[in-house]
Amino acid sequence: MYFLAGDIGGTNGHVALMRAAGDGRPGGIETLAYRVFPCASFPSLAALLQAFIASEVHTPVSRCVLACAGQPMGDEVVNDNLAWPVRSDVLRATLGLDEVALLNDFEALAYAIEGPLAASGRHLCGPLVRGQGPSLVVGPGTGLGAAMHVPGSPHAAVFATEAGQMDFAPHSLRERKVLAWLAPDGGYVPVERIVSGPGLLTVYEALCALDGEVPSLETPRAVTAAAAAQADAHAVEAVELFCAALGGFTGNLAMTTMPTGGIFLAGGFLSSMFDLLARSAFEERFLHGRSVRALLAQVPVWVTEHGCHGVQGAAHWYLRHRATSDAREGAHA
Ligand SMILES: Nc1ncnc2c1ncn2[C@@H]1O[C@H](COP(=O)(O)OP(=O)(O)OP(=O)(O)O)[C@@H](O)[C@H]1O
Repeated sequence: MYFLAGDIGGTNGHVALMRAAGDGRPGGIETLAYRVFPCASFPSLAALLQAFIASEVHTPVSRCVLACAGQPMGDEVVNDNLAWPVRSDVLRATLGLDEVALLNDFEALAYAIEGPLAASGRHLCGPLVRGQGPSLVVGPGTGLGAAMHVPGSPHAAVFATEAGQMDFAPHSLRERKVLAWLAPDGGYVPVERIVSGPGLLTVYEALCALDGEVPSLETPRAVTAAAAAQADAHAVEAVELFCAALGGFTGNLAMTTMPTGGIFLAGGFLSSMFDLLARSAFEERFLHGRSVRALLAQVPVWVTEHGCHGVQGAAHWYLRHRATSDAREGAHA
């Protein structure tokens, strides 16, 4: 069976043509074509998918699975970061497909833990070997995603989250000042306002404003580049604060899930700033302190390329989901 698999974020749309062979285990899914598109270049998700179909698909395809930033609710994906509204019923009608299945993008990445994702990362901290417990995928991109993978029989269980929408918990006095700059009258500041690509730029702008300077850098990429080159003191501090906040957030998730199976840091740009992350306060903030430190020190953390793991995880989820629905229908027949 041929089908389309997409990993659709706020900035990039990864799309693949897949073929299912055998029973749909990760090893039984073949990626026949794969491309990444900038979402902002297309007026709709249907137009983006049509561009892929026109250039890469030369065989009839009637099924599609889309891992999208946000949470599917009925036919719709609920998310503030996507470039356009995403509705499976509209996509089905516009593209003439029989089925468009939706899941969360980090849920898909968590399914990819059973594929090459788990073996492909660079070790950041903690033990070198994975334990038997749950695993997490966590990743800043346009937003901040996270999902949990719990091993089990006959299948692991995967849990999507909206952890990036949790309240930002400042640690240092400087972080408290950034928080106050973001919300001068108090109120809700989700952690993804700080721990994401746009968040990194926001932190840089906040630090400049707190020191009475006019920001000169205009994109998150320019901030990490200036920090790597030690060319701008506020960029260096912004990256340091970003990495520390990512460490604190990831440690908070680890305290609630005890992921001795490991944490895989993903997202579109983290692997490109690995050296900055490795030199930062990430690990110190991840470990927190007091008695929990000894527990969190048992958790291995890797940084992985986001790449095509999202579409592969989405394909894996889709085939398992279809097998389960087919078995249920068979039992009721
Ligand atoms: N080298 C870099 N340093 C810092 N930020 C970067 C870098 N490259 C890209 N970004 C920022 O990362 C964000 C895009 O992240 P990503 O590539 O993960 O996109 P996405 O998959 O669409 O995101 P999401 O899944 O969170 O919606 C943009 O805000 C972009 O400006």
